[in-house]
Amino acid sequence: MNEAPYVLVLFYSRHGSISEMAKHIARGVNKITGFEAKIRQVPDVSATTIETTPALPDEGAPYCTLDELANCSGLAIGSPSYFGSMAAPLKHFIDQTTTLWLTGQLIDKPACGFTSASTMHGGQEQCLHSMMTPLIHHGMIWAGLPYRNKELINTTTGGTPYGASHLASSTSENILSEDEKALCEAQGKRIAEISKKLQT
Ligand SMILES: Cc1cc2nc3c(=O)[nH]c(=O)nc-3n(C[C@H](O)[C@H](O)[C@H](O)COP(=O)(O)O)c2cc1C
Repeated sequence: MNEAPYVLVLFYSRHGSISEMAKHIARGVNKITGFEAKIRQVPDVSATTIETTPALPDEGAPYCTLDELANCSGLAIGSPSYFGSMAAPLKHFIDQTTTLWLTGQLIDKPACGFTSASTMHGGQEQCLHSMMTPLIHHGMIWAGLPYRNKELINTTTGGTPYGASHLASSTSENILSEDEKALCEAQGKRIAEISKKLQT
């Protein structure tokens, strides 16, 4: 039986804010009839050596397989901003996708990004760009957030035209602002809508 078309919501999150954003993005994806969100995370990496991880994480979404990436109709990819770039575990996962690149399995599929950082100008936009770069090498089509989403103009927290973002703080306990939630949902909805249009 063929699986229903899905948008892969793929992320790394150490303290939970990206994981929280992923849920709102998935909510947006699931609003588009005939499409569903598949939420997956990537495992952490060891600082000193190659370490094997259990097949299932202790908590949260299952770990993503390369097949799940290859078979998606669209991709939403999320990482905390670490020094203005994506976090190493996500980059490590992407660096294992050479077979998909060689066989062109992601060509012409839409992709978008989401990120979180703990300071207002702490590298959110750079981090989104860092995720966009390898996906463009894969032939994917980057879909940001258009300014018809009024929250982009009014937000005093996160939100960029390059992709959804969250302004985290040490006391926020991963609580997204209403603008951030709306933009995550809009991002998920848009990537599913574009995936659907590209399938017909
Ligand atoms: C190694 C490391 C580097 C970070 N670099 C930045 C940074 O450059 N700018 C910033 O604003 N926050 C930075 N942060 C904070 C995280 O981006 C922020 O706490 C984010 O919300 C974490 O996401 P998570 O809760 O999904 O793990 C850094 C955190 C770590 C652990």
